[in-house]
Amino acid sequence: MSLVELESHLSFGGQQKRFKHLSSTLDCEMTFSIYLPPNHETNAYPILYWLSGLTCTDENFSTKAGAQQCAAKLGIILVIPDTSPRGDSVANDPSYDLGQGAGFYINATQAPWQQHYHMFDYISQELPKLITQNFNTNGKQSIAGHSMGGHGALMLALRHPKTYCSASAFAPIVNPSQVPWGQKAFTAYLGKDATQWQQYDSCYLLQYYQEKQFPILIDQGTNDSFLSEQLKPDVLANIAKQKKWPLTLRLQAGYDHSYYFIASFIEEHLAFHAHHLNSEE
Ligand SMILES: N[C@@H](CCC(=O)N[C@@H](CS)C(=O)NCC(=O)O)C(=O)O
Repeated sequence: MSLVELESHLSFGGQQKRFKHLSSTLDCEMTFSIYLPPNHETNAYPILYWLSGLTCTDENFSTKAGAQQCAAKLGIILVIPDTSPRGDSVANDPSYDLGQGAGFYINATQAPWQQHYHMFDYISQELPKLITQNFNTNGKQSIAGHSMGGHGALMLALRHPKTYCSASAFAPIVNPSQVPWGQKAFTAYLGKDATQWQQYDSCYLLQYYQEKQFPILIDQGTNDSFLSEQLKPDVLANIAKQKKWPLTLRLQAGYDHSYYFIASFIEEHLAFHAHHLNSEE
């Protein structure tokens, strides 16, 4: 599958690039951003996938999080996909939390969404194949994200044991089947039968997970206006505690839901992932 380069910028000695390609999984043209550390042509580096939140494209993280300097130092490739299928012929909704910009990283089964909304398969199958075919990588990968993308990162890691060395999230929607954002999206994409939602709910998945554990880091700002209604990270942290899971939940006093919060702690997330990506296990 061929990639068309849209942008290329030198950044901290590496390359910040943007590509478009035709996605067979999503049945539309997609864009993603990628940061390639210095000497990426000769050194095979591991990958960190970053999944963004509601309303975002692949550009919010690359322009606002300030992750490039640290990724350059640590030798991590950042892959930043879009948050949904896109285009005039792709189903959409006027609200910010459904349709384009709100794909929720699931495979939709309901009309009018089921033709294009297969972000689960895109992120876990098509995109990794595309990245390893086109870039020099060492085959190791981890996953991180924000809000809806935090849900995506944790859920995808729990659904694919041994695929990701570590997972981390900023202000994730950990229990989407129990909160308004998730209930709205899952009803539209998956239908009213809530048993179909469980396969995409990190709290449910962690509760019943039997495979090899992997480390999870979550940062949550205490001044986040979505914290008590939509996010509730303590629900996941309590399940992790019961299961003796290596999950660290850090409540960051005074921080909100924005990229200012993400930029404040992204270096620590990259160091967390670098440690696990580079360990021998
Ligand atoms: N008012 C917000 C509501 C949605 C929101 O907070 N989106 C978060 C993710 S859940 C975001 O990352 N927005 C884009 C940004 O801050 O660059 C917006 O329109 O962006």
